[in-house]
Amino acid sequence: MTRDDLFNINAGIVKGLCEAIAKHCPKALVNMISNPVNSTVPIAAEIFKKAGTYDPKRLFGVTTLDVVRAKTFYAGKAMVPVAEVNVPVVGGHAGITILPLFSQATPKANLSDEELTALTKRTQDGGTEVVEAKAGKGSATLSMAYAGAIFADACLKGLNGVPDVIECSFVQSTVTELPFFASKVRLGKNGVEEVLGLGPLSDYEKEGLEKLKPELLSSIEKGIKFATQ
Ligand SMILES: NC(=O)C1=CN([C@@H]2O[C@H](COP(=O)(O)OP(=O)(O)OC[C@H]3O[C@@H](n4cnc5c(N)ncnc54)[C@H](O)[C@@H]3O)[C@@H](O)[C@H]2O)C=CC1
Ligand SMILES: O=C([O-])CC(=O)C(=O)O
Repeated sequence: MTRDDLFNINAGIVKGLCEAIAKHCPKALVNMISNPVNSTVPIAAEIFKKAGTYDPKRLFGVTTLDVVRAKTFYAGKAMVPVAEVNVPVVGGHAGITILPLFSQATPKANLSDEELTALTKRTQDGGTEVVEAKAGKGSATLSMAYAGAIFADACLKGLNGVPDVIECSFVQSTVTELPFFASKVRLGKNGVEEVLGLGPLSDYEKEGLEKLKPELLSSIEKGIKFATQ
């Protein structure tokens, strides 16, 4: 089962939950974990728009697990402590739409193009690997909980005025021509303080960025269509 196969079940669940959020806690920061995130975030935006409560600063697709995976796999290859690693992951949260920017990874490591390609693929397929291994018994439950906790904690730090809280997230965006996109986001008292740009990309990452756009756009449009029809 892919994240997209989950659309038929989860789109309706997300719609119902978002209608309830709009009614009962319209000012909440919404951290959307339910898949396919590339579609469920646009669904949520449309439901909130219908209810007159949409605030793009308060709606987040949780892509932290992609960052956790990118950091873990990079640390293993670069032989550096994972706690010291930083890797931005941009795009979306499914397959090739997940684009880890290993060219910006710190600490720097001298990895070959083949190694970087393998790390990218491993990060993109990490979720599917777990779903297939669990064979119908769910997904990456514990690592998702870990990633969700990191992101929720970052949102709370932002709300509490801690400066320079930055996490990657799938949000309404003008970083590319797509209406939603994951990139680094500065979190603050109102949710999104600033959506940060992509920074310099390697040729491989530039290629990955162009390749992911049609798939990501189609998932976004599928969500919007579901919520507006
Ligand atoms: N954004 C991310 O990084 C990740 C997202 N996910 C997504 O998180 C979601 C949950 O994954 P798992 O915990 O592995 O699935 P699961 O199948 O183990 O748990 C789903 C839970 O939702 C409950 N549920 C079903 N219908 C409901 C409804 N109408 N209202 C409220 N609750 C309902 C079920 O009873 C069950 O306890 C999935 O959409 C999965 O694809 C999973 C891993 C990572
Ligand atoms: O692939 C899935 O359905 C679960 C998921 O999002 C992940 O583990 O990243």
